[in-house]
Amino acid sequence: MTNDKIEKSKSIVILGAGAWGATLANLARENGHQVHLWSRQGTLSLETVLKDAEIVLSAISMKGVRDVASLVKSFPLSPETIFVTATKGLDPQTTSTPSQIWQTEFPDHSVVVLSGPNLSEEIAQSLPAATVVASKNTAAAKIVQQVFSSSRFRVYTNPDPVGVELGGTLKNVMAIAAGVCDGLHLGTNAKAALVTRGLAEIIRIGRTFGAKPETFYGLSGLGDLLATCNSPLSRNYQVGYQLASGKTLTEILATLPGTAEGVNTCRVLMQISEQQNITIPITEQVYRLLETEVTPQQALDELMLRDIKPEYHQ
Ligand SMILES: NC(=O)C1=CN([C@@H]2O[C@H](COP(=O)(O)OP(=O)(O)OC[C@H]3O[C@@H](n4cnc5c(N)ncnc54)[C@H](OP(=O)(O)O)[C@@H]3O)[C@@H](O)[C@H]2O)C=CC1
Ligand SMILES: O=C(CO)COP(=O)(O)O
Repeated sequence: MTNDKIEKSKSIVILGAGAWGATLANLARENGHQVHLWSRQGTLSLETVLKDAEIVLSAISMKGVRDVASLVKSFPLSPETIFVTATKGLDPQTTSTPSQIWQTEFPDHSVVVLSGPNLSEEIAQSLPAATVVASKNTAAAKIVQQVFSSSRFRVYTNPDPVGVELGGTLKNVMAIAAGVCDGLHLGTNAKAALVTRGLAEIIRIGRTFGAKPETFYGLSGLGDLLATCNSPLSRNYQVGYQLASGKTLTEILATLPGTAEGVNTCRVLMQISEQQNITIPITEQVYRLLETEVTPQQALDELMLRDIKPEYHQ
């Protein structure tokens, strides 16, 4: 491997022992780091593990991020501790991204976003994957890059944390739409059109957060969009696929293995589009479908029969 080997084992606390937190914990342990995997249901004392933490990585579902961030704030931490966030969601109260929440709680610490086409089940099976670590602090991003890089997990740095984070968050809504598309057996042309127009919609939203458009063409944007929209392993895709079969959202969520952040993200995006007057037709139809305002077929018809226009007209 050409990467500089890490000189010293790092002390890492991973918050959230779900599918993603557990998988990231294994990647760091395989690289020789000391990892404490914390969850609210476990027996580890958060106060004790935080004392020596050089890196605190959050893989908490969006609904728990605000509470866990304020819990962490109540304990002493080294000023050098780097925060890493791997959550793909938006806060319903403030529309903030997880990295914005961590940075607000810990203004003097470096915050790094980790996001990419990373279906945890594949990584847990040791299949190769790549990801992105993004931060305003390049040195912090490089430390996190070294911690996780291996022959089966290739980690790139990026200077646009909000863009990287939004790529992973916004594609979840498109993955629900892609699941509907496949569940209705609409074919490869329809899927390609959906994903491509979905990317245009993601970029439009990303601009309002100040993200760089080019970030969305990278691994954390297009890469994650392709992975999630094409994999039955994706929980968001599964939500869409099952909606197409006529199940209700409540029925689907009752048996879904883990979190499908796209459901909540879609609702937050509707607030943002109303506040900022952004056109997000695919997200709007996913929202109406989740709210049972339209059937999958009606959602498709609405999208196909929108006013005709030039491809690049905003
Ligand atoms: N799985 C994947 O392939 C990937 C997931 N992600 C993202 O990572 C995040 C977590 O996903 P994943 O691990 O799959 O989800 P899981 O549902 O498997 O795990 C969620 C974790 O969040 C914790 N949690 C939820 N709510 C709270 C709360 N209020 N307070 C404290 N802890 C809470 C859960 O704790 P408890 O068990 O106690 O409920 C659990 O540890 C999501 O944002 C997801 O989009 C990103 C990349 C890949
Ligand atoms: O973010 C993911 C892959 O990059 C995981 O997708 P799901 O949350 O839809 O399973």
